[in-house]
Amino acid sequence: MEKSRIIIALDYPNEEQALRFIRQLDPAQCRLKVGKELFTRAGPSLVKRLAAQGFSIFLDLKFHDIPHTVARACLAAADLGVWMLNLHALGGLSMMKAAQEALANNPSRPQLIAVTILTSMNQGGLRQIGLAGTPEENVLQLALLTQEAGLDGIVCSGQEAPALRQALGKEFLLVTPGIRPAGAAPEDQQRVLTPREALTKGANYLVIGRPITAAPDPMVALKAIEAEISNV
Ligand SMILES: O=C(O)c1cc(=O)[nH]c(=O)n1[C@@H]1O[C@H](COP(=O)(O)O)[C@@H](O)[C@H]1O
Repeated sequence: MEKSRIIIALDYPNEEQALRFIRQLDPAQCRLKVGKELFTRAGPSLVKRLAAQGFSIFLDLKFHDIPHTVARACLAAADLGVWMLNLHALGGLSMMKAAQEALANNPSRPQLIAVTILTSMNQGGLRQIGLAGTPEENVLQLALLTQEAGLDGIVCSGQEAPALRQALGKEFLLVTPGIRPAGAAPEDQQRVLTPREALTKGANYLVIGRPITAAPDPMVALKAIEAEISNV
């Protein structure tokens, strides 16, 4: 069975709640994202444990620091046996190159991707931090920089995927959060698409948190999303 294009964001406040949910999952069925909240609570041991159970783990710590620090942090993340990890493209070309070079000869080299413009940002938010242009223009510029640094892909909204796919080619990974099934509340997300729309527009992976984890029955919500994308 081909591994799922769904990456479930385990944004739980503690290990116990995360494990209660994970016990219902099969590693062939989905990938798991461990982000800042759960990692800060449960630490590297949970990441190692889930990877040892056969889950593909996306460690989402969005590194953004000087090149030396980020390169060393990426090596530490790779040692946990994760499948994917990320940093912020806004950290710049030299930071991304340092991370890429640090991992280049790593025997268990994870997929290294860069967050472009957070899906919680809209044009007004970009203005506030001094960035001109539309979200799509900024995402494209950061994506081209990420590709120049030799990374495997980016995090973006599915809304930008068609233009990115055209500019970056078939192999470059487009990982898309901001996924909301039709009719679901966007909450703090600004650039949203449905699971089906994001894949149709060229996304490789869907990062989905609350639409699954905060659903009355998360497994029912997951199955509904699987059904929605089964023929895309
Ligand atoms: O890197 C990420 O995963 C990420 C980047 C981004 O631009 N937007 C974004 O929402 N995310 C993450 O994707 C997940 C989305 O969660 P929900 O909005 O609950 O589906 C969260 O864990 C975010 O930290």
